[in-house]
Amino acid sequence: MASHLVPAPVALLGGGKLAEGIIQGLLRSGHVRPSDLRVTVRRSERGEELRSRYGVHVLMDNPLAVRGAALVLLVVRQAQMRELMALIAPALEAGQTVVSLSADVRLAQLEAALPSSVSVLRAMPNTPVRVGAGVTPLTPGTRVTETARRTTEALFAATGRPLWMSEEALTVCTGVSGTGPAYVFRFVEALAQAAMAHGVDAAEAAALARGTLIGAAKLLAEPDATTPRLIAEVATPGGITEAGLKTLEAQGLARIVGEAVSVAIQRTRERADASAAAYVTPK
Ligand SMILES: NC(=O)C1=CN([C@@H]2O[C@H](COP(=O)(O)OP(=O)(O)OC[C@H]3O[C@@H](n4cnc5c(N)ncnc54)[C@H](OP(=O)(O)O)[C@@H]3O)[C@@H](O)[C@H]2O)C=CC1
Ligand SMILES: O=C(O)[C@@H]1CCC=N1
Repeated sequence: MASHLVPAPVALLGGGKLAEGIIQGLLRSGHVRPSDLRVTVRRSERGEELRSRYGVHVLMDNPLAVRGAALVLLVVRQAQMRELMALIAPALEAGQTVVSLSADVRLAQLEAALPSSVSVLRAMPNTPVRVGAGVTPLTPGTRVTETARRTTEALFAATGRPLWMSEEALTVCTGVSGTGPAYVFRFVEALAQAAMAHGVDAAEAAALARGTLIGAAKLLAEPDATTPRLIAEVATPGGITEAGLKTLEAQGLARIVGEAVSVAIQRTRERADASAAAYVTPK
C-alpha cells in the first residue's frame, strides 16, 4: 500500500453522492485505507450507511473532523457552503488545505470565508472518480502552498486524472466533464428507446445500448485511440453507419450538444453570481 502518495487523514465534509464516489475511488486505488478517511454527515442513518459500507470514520461534528486533517474537502451543496465554512473557519489550523468541490461557489467567496493562513483550492470531479476514471480540473487559490498543490493533485490522481487550469476554464469544464456523464447516459437511453421503437423488447434494448457504450468506451481507452479512426472502423464508405451518421449531423447533433454545454456553463455562472451576491456583507 503506497499510502504516502495521498496525505492522511482526509476529511470529507458532506457525505453525499459525490463524497461516496470519492471514498470508493480512493479505497479501490489502494493508496488510502478506510482509517485514513473521515466523513461528516448531518443524518445518523446516512452515517451508518457510510460506516458499514466502507469502514470510514463518520462524524457529525465538522470542526472536529477538520482537526489535524491533511486535506479537507468541502462536498456539500451551494446552499450549505456558507454555514459549513463559518463552522470550520475557527477550527482550521494554519497551513491546512481546503479543497471545495462545489460547482458554484467561486474562489473569491471561499478565500473570504476561510482563514488567510490556509490554502484554498477548487476541484471539479465527475462521477467516474468512483471507478478510478474521473477527470478532475483543479484551480489553486491565491495563497496556495506547494505542499497543498501536491497533496490535492495526489488525491485526485488516485481517483483518475487531475488537470490544473484557471477558474474560468474550470467553470467551462463543469458544463463539459462535470455534467458529461449524465449526457452520455442519456444518449444510451435514447439508443435503447430507438431500439424499442423498432420492436426490440425493453431488456434487450437496454442491454444492447449499454453494451455498445461500454464496448466503445473500452476501444476509446486503448493507447493511441482516435475518434476519426474508431469511426472509420465502423463506417464502411457508402454503407449503413454512414447513413446514420449523416442523419445525426443533419439533425444537428453537434449543435444540440453545444447548446447543452453552453446552457450548463451559463447556469454555473448564474448560480456562482447568486452565491457571490449572497456573500456580500451589507455595509
Ligand atoms: N454529483 C456530481 O456529479 C458532482 C457534484 N459536485 C458538487 O459536489 C457538491 C455535492 O454534490 P452531491 O454529492 O451531488 O450532493 P448531495 O446532496 O448528494 O451531497 C451533499 C451532502 O452533504 C450533506 N450535508 C449538508 N450539510 C452538511 C453539514 N453541515 N455537515 C455534514 N454534511 C452535510 C447532505 O446531507 P443530507 O443527505 O442530509 O442532505 C448531503 O448528503 C455540490 O456542491 C456539487 O456542486 C461537483 C462535481 C460533480
Ligand atoms: O448538477 C450539478 O449541479 C453538479 C455539478 C456538476 C455535476 N453535478
